Amino acid sequence: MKRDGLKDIWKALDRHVTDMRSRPILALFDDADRMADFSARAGDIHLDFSKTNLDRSALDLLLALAEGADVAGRREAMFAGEAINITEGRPALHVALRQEKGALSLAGQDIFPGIRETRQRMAGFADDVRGGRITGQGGPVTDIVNIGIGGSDLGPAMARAALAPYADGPRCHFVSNIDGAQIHDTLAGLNPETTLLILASKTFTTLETMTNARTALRWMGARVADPMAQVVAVTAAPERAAQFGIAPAHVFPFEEWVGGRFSVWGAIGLSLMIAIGPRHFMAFLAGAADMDDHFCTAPLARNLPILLALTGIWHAQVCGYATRAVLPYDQRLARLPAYLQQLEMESNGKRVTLSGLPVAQPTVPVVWGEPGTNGQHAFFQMLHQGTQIVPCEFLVAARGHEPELEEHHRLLVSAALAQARALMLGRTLDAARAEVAQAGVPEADLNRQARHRECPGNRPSVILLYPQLTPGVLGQIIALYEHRVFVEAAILDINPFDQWGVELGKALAREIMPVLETGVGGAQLDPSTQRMIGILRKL
Ligand SMILES: O=P(O)(O)OC[C@H]1O[C@](O)(CO)[C@@H](O)[C@@H]1O
Repeated sequence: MKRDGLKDIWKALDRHVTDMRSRPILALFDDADRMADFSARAGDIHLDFSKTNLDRSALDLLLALAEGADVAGRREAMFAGEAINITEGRPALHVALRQEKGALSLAGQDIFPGIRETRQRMAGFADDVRGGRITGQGGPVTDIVNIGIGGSDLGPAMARAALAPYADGPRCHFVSNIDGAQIHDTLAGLNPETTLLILASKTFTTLETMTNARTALRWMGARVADPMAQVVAVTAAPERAAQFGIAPAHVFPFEEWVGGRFSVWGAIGLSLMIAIGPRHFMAFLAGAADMDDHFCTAPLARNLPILLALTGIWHAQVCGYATRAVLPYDQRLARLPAYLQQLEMESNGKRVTLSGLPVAQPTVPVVWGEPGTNGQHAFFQMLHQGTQIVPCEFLVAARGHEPELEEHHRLLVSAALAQARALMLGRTLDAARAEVAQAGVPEADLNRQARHRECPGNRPSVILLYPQLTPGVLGQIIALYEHRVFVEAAILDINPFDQWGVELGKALAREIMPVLETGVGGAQLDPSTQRMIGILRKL
């Protein structure tokens, strides 16, 4: 089907949503097949999207959209190494980084020997650091400081936090912000003689990373004779790392066809591999490879990344919900929402199609979130009674890692299931009135008090269940979200692999910096910026 045909499907969806808005989600469970049709499983991940106002007809229309948008064809093109990142003229082959074996030629060269070689070098290095064969100038390495930002920080930082029960190597610290407060506070408690610096940057030009790197080297240089001996680089620009003075043996490269926000699977994951060890890191990769297999082989209607994407399209593009809340009821996934903000919003925060035309639908919603149950005592008031409807994604493990705290875990899981149920059921005015009456509120004030307690309900949520947060399960979850982003982009006909929008602010910062520093020039700046600089220089 030509993409033009999609217009009719979008129109049909717009017509259908009008009906669905008024139908209580709970009533949709009258369909005896609902649980079977609106839940699916891949590997260790169970997806339940039945607590949404999607019905069979809507799902069929969405599946037709995926078919019509040739999601399968685009998927094959990605895995085949075609230059699908059309504005940068590159493949997007992060999936190759987690394949155990394979063969794929780019420019006449098989890419897998290089991938395997880097992975083996990383494993050897990680084992040597963990085993004390590679040391600082003051003894075995006790601390790793990963200096990187965006995709060179969020992935390894999120995964290191998530896999804390497996982290028996040196402590890991992550410095990303240009605000000196972060590097100051991070280095304050460390011993430069037993600290290893990892300079993580695809381009090896990013201002924050290079500035923090110089500051860290000064800190280290004050206490050790040869600071460069305790510095490694992970980058797609090994020549720049060499110019920076890093020995080739300390440079772990990756290719340009790995997007920053898709890069945790390769050299950018070195800090994680040192923390959890090569065996667990390989399990992390294997989990993602399993999700890749599922994505490539499962039929559309049973394909988890596609079903999660279609639920996202229904909520954001059809129902018009402007945000999506990601709620991991798993404290160790506390950094997942921040990680997904880059993955989803830097990928699909676009306004033109592949051919450069204005998009026909709104693109990515605002993705945000906090771990459960913290969010319940912060913003759930808005989720239940606010005027905006926010589709929620709950992530829930069947087991924690602390058997002695089993009761905590049961309370956590009950809370997650209860919140998803409460969002769907709400509380009717009658129920609220009965409640306040029982509380002894005088008749005259019953209605008013009851209205404050009424919850409209009918608020959608999706639940992802998994046995326990292991390296393999984390790999599956992250790959699921990566493919979800890819499928949404295919349906919206946008390029999820570039990020041209980030450059303007960087360029303007380079223009402002000398004016802020010297007070000279800046006439070309707008009056507000000039004035702010003036005040700042006085303060
Ligand atoms: O890894 P690098 O090249 O330092 O880039 C860091 C981040 O900056 C960005 O380019 C955005 O500015 C992200 O896409 C990227 O992950």
